[in-house]
Amino acid sequence: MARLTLKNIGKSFGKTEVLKNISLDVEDGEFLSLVGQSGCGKSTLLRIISGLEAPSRGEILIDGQVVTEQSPKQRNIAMVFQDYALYPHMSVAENMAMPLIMSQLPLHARLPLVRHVAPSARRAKPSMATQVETVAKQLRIDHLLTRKPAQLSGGQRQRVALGRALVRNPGIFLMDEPLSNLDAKLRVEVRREISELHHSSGLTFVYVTHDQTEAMTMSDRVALMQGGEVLQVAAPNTLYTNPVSVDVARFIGSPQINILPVQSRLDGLFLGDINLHLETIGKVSDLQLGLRPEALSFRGVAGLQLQPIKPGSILLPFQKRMVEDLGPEILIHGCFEADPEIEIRVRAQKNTDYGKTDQFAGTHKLQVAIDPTQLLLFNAHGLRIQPTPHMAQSLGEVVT
Ligand SMILES: Nc1ncnc2c1ncn2[C@@H]1O[C@H](COP(=O)(O)OP(=O)(O)OP(=O)(O)O)[C@@H](O)[C@H]1O
Repeated sequence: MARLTLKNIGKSFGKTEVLKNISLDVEDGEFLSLVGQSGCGKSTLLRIISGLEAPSRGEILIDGQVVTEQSPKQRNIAMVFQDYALYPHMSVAENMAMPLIMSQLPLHARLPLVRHVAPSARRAKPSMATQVETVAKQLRIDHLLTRKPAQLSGGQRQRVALGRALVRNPGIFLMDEPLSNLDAKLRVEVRREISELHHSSGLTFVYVTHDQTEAMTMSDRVALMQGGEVLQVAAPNTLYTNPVSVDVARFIGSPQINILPVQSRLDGLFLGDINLHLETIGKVSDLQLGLRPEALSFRGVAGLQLQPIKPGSILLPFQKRMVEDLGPEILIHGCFEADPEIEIRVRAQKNTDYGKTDQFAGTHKLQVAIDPTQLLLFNAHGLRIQPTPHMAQSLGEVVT
């Protein structure tokens, strides 16, 4: 186990700056995911942590010791890549033993032929075999030890790659998109296994993915990256409910958050000409309003599990355009009449009446209630600001 600290890490390839001043603390035994769109610098940061790439600026510390100049081996870090990188001519057992051979045997004794006869290799062999077997059992691949990688499924190959990394007993375990070559069902399975592995090993995990579901389901904390910077580091639920910016709010959450341009005026917050009855910043300014698809609910539509509408909710006329049936819930695409240009997604749970009639046939005009406690407000630069929900007394659009 180990604590990892990154201080002001920067990286440029030629004139292109791909990492800008990244500082992060990963606690001992924590599972931290680096998540972000393709090209944001996740893999480069992971390679810098591992020692495969040198930073242009900044320091890396493990347990308080500066390791920036150390080799990957000296850092006692293991890394698993998306392509597994297994040796095709070696058995599973030999693949898994390779890191032990490299770290425990002198150079001459590592050669394949010499390995079987050199005294140092013969002495080390039983203990290496035991270590490999222990890890193979932990990953439930002990029945595959004599097979070659070509005789394994994708999920089994991935487990061998995990096993090979674990067998060295590393302090920190780095993973770069380890599930991206697996099909959807297997991804869910291996995701659970990686979480179990994290809990049982107690190791510090740093995990790179562009898939927010992976990051949100496995991690203690998620660092969301964009353009070589970390936008926010927080627990998954905090990123979802308390994003620091529009960019974070847009990346986290599926279906995506609705973002609407609104205007703060002296007498409230306006969507088009509709007063949303929120006290804002007390001056005229263009803002952005974030509404998660589940922060909206329909009024009086048969077949939907209608949430009790909270006092203070704002009712807005909504024009339905398309309905997607997702099984237990539906996603309704449409727009507020106040702003037909912006597509709005509303997520609603079905009840047992759903499907008995076509609830939405001909129902193009609906009423949507917005829960004001679930609004997210951002300034013109996309940074979060805190509105004060405020119940209007007199106007009919607000539920009292
Ligand atoms: N060796 C290199 N030389 C020049 N540019 C590089 C090099 N390695 C990475 N880059 C650039 O750095 C940027 C970040 O790449 P990186 O692979 O870290 O992104 P990523 O977030 O991991 O993307 P992906 O999810 O697609 O793997 C990209 O624009 C990439 O083209």
